[in-house]
Amino acid sequence: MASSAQQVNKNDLVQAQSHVFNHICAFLSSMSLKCAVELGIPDIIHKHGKPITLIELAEALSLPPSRTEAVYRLMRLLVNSGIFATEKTGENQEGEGYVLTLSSSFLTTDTEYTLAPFVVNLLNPAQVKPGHIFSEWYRGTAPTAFEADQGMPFWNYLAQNPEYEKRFGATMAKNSHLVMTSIVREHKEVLENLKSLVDVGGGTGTCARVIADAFPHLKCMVLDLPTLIANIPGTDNLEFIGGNMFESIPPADAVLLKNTLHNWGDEEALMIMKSCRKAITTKVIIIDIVVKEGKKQENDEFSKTQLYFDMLMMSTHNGKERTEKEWEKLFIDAGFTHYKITPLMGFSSLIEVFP
Ligand SMILES: C[S@@+](CC[C@H](N)C(=O)[O-])C[C@H]1O[C@@H](n2cnc3c(N)ncnc32)[C@H](O)[C@@H]1O
Repeated sequence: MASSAQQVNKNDLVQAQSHVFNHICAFLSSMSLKCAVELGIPDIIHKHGKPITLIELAEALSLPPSRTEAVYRLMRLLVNSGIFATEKTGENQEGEGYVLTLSSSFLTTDTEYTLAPFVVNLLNPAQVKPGHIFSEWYRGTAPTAFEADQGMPFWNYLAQNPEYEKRFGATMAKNSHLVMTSIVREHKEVLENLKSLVDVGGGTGTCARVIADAFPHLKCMVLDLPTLIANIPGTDNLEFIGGNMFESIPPADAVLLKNTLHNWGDEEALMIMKSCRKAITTKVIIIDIVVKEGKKQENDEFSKTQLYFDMLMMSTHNGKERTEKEWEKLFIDAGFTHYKITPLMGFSSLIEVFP
């Protein structure tokens, strides 16, 4: 490690300076992404069906002509960061147009797994503002930066803002579809032989619906807050139950907890797992992150996502992403005897926990 700036190669020094500048400006990356999604740019490029030139894009956006240069600069940044790409276009390939990349295929609004609602929801002021008081929160005693800023816990805020609650539910639903469909295809043995399953904190039922469709003999239930699931119709093998998981969990062969425990600190997570232990006969199925142990983390996309989500859980919910050791302690303390972790594609894992 360098003892002073003078001893370091000048090239490394300016690289390091740029590294810091890029961290400082990372909010512009988030906000430019949000801007592109709100303007509908991914949908416009997708519908165009071939590389779209700047002029065509500006026309499709119906913005004042004076904004065309600003669109160019927005797209330049987002091409640089790999969200969009450019390709040659025109009869003689004389022009250049924008195309979607695999990343921006997650930003069109017409797929079951779109992240467009996630972009807009997570980057709304109520979620971003607490970031301004992180350091104040570290010095104080408020449970979360969100609560310090908004004066109430996140779930109360949702209950008081029905429009936002609806958008949050829709955001989670879209985000869950991809992982759940891949689980029923590639890990169906996890769900076979079960006769009943309750998805605790199951949101608007995306996961349970995918399971209920794939396993018609399986009786599925979704337990979530009454306001979130009010008026969602069930089916022959899917029932919505409005309730509070801290008060009671309906009995079933298995409980599914997808991205639910990470919303809670160890004390609450233990209460939930103890109630699950009483409710189930076979197992608890958890879909959540298992963070790598140790202080040094790999600098890959998946590790980064895990660590960003951990900060999000800490600042919004007083929750956490857990290492295997932390999961194990939670299971043993709640009275379970063993568990099996199956890493899923991406940054999540599937954990089966047995009594
Ligand atoms: C992060 S979301 C996960 C939703 C869903 N499992 C998924 O992965 O798409 C957490 C869910 O827990 C629900 N929740 C929060 N507190 C709850 C409580 N006390 N009882 C039941 N559900 C609760 C929220 O309404 C929300 O739908």
